[in-house]
Amino acid sequence: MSADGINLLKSKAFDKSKWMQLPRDVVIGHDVIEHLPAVCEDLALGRTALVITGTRTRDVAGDRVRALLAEDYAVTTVATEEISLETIRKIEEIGGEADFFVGVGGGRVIDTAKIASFNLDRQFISVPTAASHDGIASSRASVPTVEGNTSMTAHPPIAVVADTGIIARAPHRLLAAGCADVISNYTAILDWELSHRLRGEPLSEYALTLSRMTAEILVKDADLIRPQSEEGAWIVTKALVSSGVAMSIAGSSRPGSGGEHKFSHALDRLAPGKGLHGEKCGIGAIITMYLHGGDWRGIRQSLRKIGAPTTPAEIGVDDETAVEALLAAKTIRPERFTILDMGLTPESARDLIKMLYRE
Ligand SMILES: NC(=O)C1=CN([C@@H]2O[C@H](COP(=O)(O)OP(=O)(O)OC[C@H]3O[C@@H](n4cnc5c(N)ncnc54)[C@H](O)[C@@H]3O)[C@@H](O)[C@H]2O)C=CC1
Ligand SMILES: O=C(CO)COP(=O)(O)O
Ligand SMILES: [Zn+2]
Repeated sequence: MSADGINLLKSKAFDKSKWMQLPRDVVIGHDVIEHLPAVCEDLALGRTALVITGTRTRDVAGDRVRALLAEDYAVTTVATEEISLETIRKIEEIGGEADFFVGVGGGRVIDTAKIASFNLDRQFISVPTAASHDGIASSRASVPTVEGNTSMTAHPPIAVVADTGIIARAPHRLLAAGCADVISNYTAILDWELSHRLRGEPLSEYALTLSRMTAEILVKDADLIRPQSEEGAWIVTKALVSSGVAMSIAGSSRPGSGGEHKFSHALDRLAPGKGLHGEKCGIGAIITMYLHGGDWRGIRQSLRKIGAPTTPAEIGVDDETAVEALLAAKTIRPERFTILDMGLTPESARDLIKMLYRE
């Protein structure tokens, strides 16, 4: 090898290494829940399963999953609606003997299954009952702690089994929230680029481009995303998987979570139980797109088109609380630099919330 070649190999670029984990099987479509036993068989995960589901989603799909698996596996089911370090610890106790986990429900159930299985070094299968969040296939788990919402390192599901028949029958509000979570990729990326320019934070161009492209395709197909439409469920579910893969490539939630997510997490604390995760992120994205000098009306128009809320009032949050959340955003994960960490004042925060109601 030439001296130039050796120098090149010794250069910093070649010192880099990266470990990306991605799902192995992704099965999306009508009635695919019936294929779950075949997926488990294909992956040879063992004979004992712990099914984690929600108190509501148990009827929707949890019981069906249990029945399907019970033919060939020893199955234990646990139902939980909340996610906390305490719940995760309890699930780990219950699941200590299980060979693999199956999470059947919304984002909180899937994140609970994801982190508990990761802590126990077992595989898990993601069975979303709604296309409401992009954690369906991601390697991160979002867990509320006393310091605020924490994005924890976990692993991606070994398989995703997303039945578009089930997802299409879920309330449209959940689907619209999933769209808003993906639309907020636009601003998450702008924040990432800002942090790269201002703070030297490393960027992953592949993750960034995949994340933006996912939002663009979703917006292009917005007319097809209608209540109870299985085609709409299919489009959104694919986008959520793609967005989750972008996070796995980046090894962080950066491609899908910027200032708009910090605003959403601040609201989780200041107005608990009001609005869905994606709904809050969508509202936050209008604000941060405005601050970035981008097409905030375009973001708002896309959210309206798919039926997602665009003002705090629509999710039952009063404007003063929304102002407080904007100001508190910088206290959530301060290491994640975004446009909301740049010195917002109470006056400017008030103006930003007022702007949301402008025609
Ligand atoms: N790990 C990651 O990368 C990500 C994690 N998240 C997390 O996911 C959570 C948000 O997920 P969501 O699904 O919005 O919230 P969620 O899990 O609270 O679900 C919202 C509600 O929808 C109900 N639901 C689900 N499927 C249903 C169906 N088919 N029919 C009727 N009701 C149904 C649930 O029971 C729940 O009451 C947050 O904790 C957020 O931080 C969000 C994005 C990415
Ligand atoms: O919600 C997410 C991406 O949509 C995950 O982001 P967080 O890291 O903010 O929890
Ligand atoms: Zn999100």
